[in-house]
Amino acid sequence: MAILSIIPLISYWLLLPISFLLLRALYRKYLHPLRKVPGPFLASTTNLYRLAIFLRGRQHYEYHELHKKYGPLARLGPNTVILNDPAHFSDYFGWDKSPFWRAFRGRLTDLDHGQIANIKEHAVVKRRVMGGYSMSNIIKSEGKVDSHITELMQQFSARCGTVFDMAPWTQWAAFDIAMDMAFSNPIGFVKAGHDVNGLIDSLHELLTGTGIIALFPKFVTFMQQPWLFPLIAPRPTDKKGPGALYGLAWSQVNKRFDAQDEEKHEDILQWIIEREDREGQRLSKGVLENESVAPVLAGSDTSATVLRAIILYVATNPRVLNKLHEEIDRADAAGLLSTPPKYEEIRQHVPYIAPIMREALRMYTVVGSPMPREVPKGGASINGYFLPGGTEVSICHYAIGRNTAIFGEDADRFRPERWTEEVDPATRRLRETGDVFFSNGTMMCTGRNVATLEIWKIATQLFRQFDIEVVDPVKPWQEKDSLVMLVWDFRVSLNVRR
Ligand code: HEM
Repeated sequence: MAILSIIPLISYWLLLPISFLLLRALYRKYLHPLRKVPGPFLASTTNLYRLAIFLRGRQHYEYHELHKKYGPLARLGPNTVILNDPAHFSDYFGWDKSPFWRAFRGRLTDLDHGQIANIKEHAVVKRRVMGGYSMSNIIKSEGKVDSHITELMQQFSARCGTVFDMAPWTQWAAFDIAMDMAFSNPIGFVKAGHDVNGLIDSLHELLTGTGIIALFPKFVTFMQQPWLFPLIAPRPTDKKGPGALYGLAWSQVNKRFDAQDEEKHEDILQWIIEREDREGQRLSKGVLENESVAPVLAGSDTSATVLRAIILYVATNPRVLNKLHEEIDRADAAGLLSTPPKYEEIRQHVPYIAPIMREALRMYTVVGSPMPREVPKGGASINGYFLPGGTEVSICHYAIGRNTAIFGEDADRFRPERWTEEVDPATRRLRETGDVFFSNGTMMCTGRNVATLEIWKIATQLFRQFDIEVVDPVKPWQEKDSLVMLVWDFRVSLNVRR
């Protein structure tokens, strides 16, 4: 009776949407083509489930738990599943990016290669820029990386014997290197010793906001209406956020594109400008503007995160640390390492750093976002379930890295030798398939050479020059998984080794 007396109080405009949402939730749970895919009840009925996971800032741990509970294919949203089965990774890497990624566009036209969702169109633009990122080019700017490393080591030397937060220093170094490698206009965060103009913080804030709206592609489509988007899009005159970054990068594009600039630059922007594709076409100025900031947006937080992971795992693992020190000291005694060491010297004389980096990438997630792709028209059969065309399929790097079916029972152990030891061909193949941490296929990370060069060099010089004590190895830092991993309060103490 009480309920009946309340109903008239609820006006129709409220009752109708509530009934709609309820019926839609029931449809999604019991009639939707994905209804048989196991997963939490809420996940199948609403995208708010994923939003709640995102907001808690521990998404990779939660996705890992989800796989433990529901298996290698679990339902993550009404139209979204998450996959952790290496048998289907090659399908996944061949699909278009899902509409989730539209939210990350700073402009609606002249998209850079990373923003193009369609895998065929993506490949066309990527072919034109890829040469700019070749190791033979990247190595030409090694001198720039060296000067940033020298600056970083000087800052560390000045802090020896004190306890300080290592997290921002890795961040600042990664941003300085990325901006210098990208368009030769670094801000000098390491030299300043702080986040100049709050640029990095403002980028992170925007990233968190974008991570939220990306979960609602229809809302993004509305926001990106041609009449609305210019009002909210970043501008190169902005003092903070991506707009400020655009300002720094686009001034370089303008100078070089119009050939006002006689200076010979060694950076990704220049190599892309000079590169002609097979048809002899060059990229338009608009595309170049977007391409110019891509290495900074995609290559700074990522590199900083893997660097921190290497520092943590090596510094707290005496066996690995001793082995790395032995290689470095042997090469040093023979006078084979410059200061900072050259990439080629490390490759030849400190080969242990390569599996250390791979293992750190496996153990600690660099990309927290579940990287959604879209099942093509016609659908796909995955793990005995039929996923209709348009289904969003994600993968979680952390869950894959810790998957014992791929990496063995000791998947939770930091053991770089897993990448180099003799194993039977099937095990080797499985581990290589599971090595998704730079992604795979056409959309694989464009900047992996840059990342490898800078991370090998910084890590080798750091462990060569300093003994590193992690103040709290049990809870080494505070972290928030916000598409990229945000880390702070990574307290360490350094002492000079040599
Ligand atoms: C250890 C550090 C890094 C890791 C783990 C990493 C990982 C990744 C991953 C997983 C993707 C997504 C590919 C996909 O959508 O499937 C990606 C894309 C990309 N990364 Fe990296 N990345 C790193 C550093 C860098 C650096 C230093 C740069 C540039 C200098 C860079 C530039 C890019 C670009 C441009 C893309 C878009 C690729 C495409 O869509 O074709 N990344 N990266």
